[in-house]
Amino acid sequence: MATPRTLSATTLSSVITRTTRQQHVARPSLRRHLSTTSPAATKSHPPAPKLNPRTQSLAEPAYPSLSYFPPPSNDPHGRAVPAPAPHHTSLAQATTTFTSQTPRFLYSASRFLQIPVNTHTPEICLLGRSNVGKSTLINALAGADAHTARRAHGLRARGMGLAITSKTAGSTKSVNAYGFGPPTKAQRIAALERAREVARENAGSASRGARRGVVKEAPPQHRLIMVDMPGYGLGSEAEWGKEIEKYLAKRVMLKGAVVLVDAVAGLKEADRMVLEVLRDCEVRTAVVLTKVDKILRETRSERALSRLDEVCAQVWEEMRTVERGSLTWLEGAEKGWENELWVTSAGDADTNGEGVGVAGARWAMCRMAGLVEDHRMLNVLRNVPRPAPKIVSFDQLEYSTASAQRRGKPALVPSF
Ligand SMILES: Nc1nc2c(ncn2[C@@H]2O[C@H](COP(=O)(O)OP(=O)(O)OP(=O)(O)O)[C@@H](O)[C@H]2O)c(=O)[nH]1
Ligand SMILES: [Mg+2]
Repeated sequence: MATPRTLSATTLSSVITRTTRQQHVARPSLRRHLSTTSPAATKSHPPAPKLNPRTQSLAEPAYPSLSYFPPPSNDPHGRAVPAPAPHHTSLAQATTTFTSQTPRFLYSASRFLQIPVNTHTPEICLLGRSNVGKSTLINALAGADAHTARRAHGLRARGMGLAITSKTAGSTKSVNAYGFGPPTKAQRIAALERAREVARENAGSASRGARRGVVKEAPPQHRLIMVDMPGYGLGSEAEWGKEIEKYLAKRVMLKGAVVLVDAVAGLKEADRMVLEVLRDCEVRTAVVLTKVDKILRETRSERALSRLDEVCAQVWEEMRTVERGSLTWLEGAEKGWENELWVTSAGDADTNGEGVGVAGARWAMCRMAGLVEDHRMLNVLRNVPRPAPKIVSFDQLEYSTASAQRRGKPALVPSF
């Protein structure tokens, strides 16, 4: 069982209903990297898979991942660095997790105590201001066709495992969970062991009262649970904040939170306060920028071109400021924040598919949940040029001893 996390005086409920306006200073842009993923370019890709695309799930994802690392400290222009893409098999693994079977709508809870117990399936929650695109991203992660997802509402959407989206802020009014992929063998074994433990505890407890205290849990049905939260800001209610805060502090299987930031609007004060709550609850946090298509469409405007670079810089600056208030919520640490920023346009009406950057976002979430490994640094190290081996003449070689060979030494070694 995970130890309960502590909360600071900053409460999410105080964040709710607050809206601020911020002034931004133009910075150098990420034009070169983004130009490879403009809406025109994405239109040439095949359409994204519909729900349950069993045959497509192992194929290389249609869109590359799109993420950025902070600029090196010696870069005079302070430009964000495009991160190396994860290996395509790793991306495919993440895509399979989300799209191999139709996602299932699990529950909708307006109070923390209504949320079913989960001790086996990793959970990732999506947080962000209302209308930032949380529900839209959930649907895109599932590989749902953007138009179908936009049209689906109520029971129809629920039946398809889709989140309900709307132009009106505050459309998601409770904590909604969606199950993705089949459970792993390890999850099933852990659940069986837990069930046996519960049975033993029940057999050992003399009174019915004690037996009732033992929590029963359904066997795991999914590999990953994504939790769509109500948004904060416009159209939200203070009560939601309190319940979300309890969830962040107490949920045992919460492996990470994704804070969505509107790439056009930038990071607002409410987002900063949410980052502080995540810091105090020691929840691993990644930031995803949404609606990047709106920036890409305005490519003629210099101001628009510099916008993404500016938002990235603002987010990193904010994360570092928030980090200073803690000794444990550190950049890159297991319970800290990720300096890699994921850029998406999951709800782009112009791309008749999943939009830009969704494959990468899937991978980032699977990595936080511990379902895929990040081999990128290993690949970088493998590609580092090594010094050429020193050439020795044949006369300078001698046989190494048998015991040295057993320890892994080559049979022939230089005699000097
Ligand atoms: N252009 C564009 N529009 C988007 C994108 N993502 C979402 N939208 C639109 O933004 C609106 C709000 O999207 P939702 O997914 O409902 O936002 P939300 O964060 O779930 O909002 P709440 O439930 O109110 O908190 C919808 O009209 C979406 O179509 C995007 O990447 N690009
Ligand atoms: Mg929503």
